Amino acid sequence: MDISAVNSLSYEEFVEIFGNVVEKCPLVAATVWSQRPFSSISDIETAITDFIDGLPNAGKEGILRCHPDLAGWDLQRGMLTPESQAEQSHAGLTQLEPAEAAHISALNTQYKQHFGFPFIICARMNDKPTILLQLHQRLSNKPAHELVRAIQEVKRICHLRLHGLMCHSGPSHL
Ligand SMILES: NC(=O)NC1=NC(=O)NC1=O
Repeated sequence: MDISAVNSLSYEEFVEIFGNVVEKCPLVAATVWSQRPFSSISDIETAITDFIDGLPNAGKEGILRCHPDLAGWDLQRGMLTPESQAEQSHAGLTQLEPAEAAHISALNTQYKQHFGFPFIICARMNDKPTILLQLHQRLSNKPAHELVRAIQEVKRICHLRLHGLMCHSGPSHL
């Protein structure tokens, strides 16, 4: 799908295609549609990251809370979005030993109780060992710093999802 095709999308089509580049936050795509025409995929990405950066901390925390846990409830019950399923599978989180699953679940719970949002990391840029190490290490971050850190990961996930959409043929109707 080339950028001129993107610029001719209705907002319904744009949200249908780009609505999950930030997990379960179609508002982001619905908002940045107004900024078309885009000059490139990175122009879209900049519009998205500017929107996120412009949110108050409560809004940033809201974005984080829309993310499923890694190897959590949604994964166990097959409720993950296709994007999240693929990302978590890529990091080896869909084939955890029971003890590993229990360990990550306990850390996720501890993290959420401490920060009030879920632990987020770009699964495609990590694997099981690095994810666990990051989860351990980031638990001791100050809340303000961890909010910045988590949003950084959301942007990395968004970057890969955007490029995945633009580099592959994209939906058949475009
Ligand atoms: N809590 C999370 O980190 N979730 C996720 N990371 C990804 O890369 N995809 C997700 O859904």
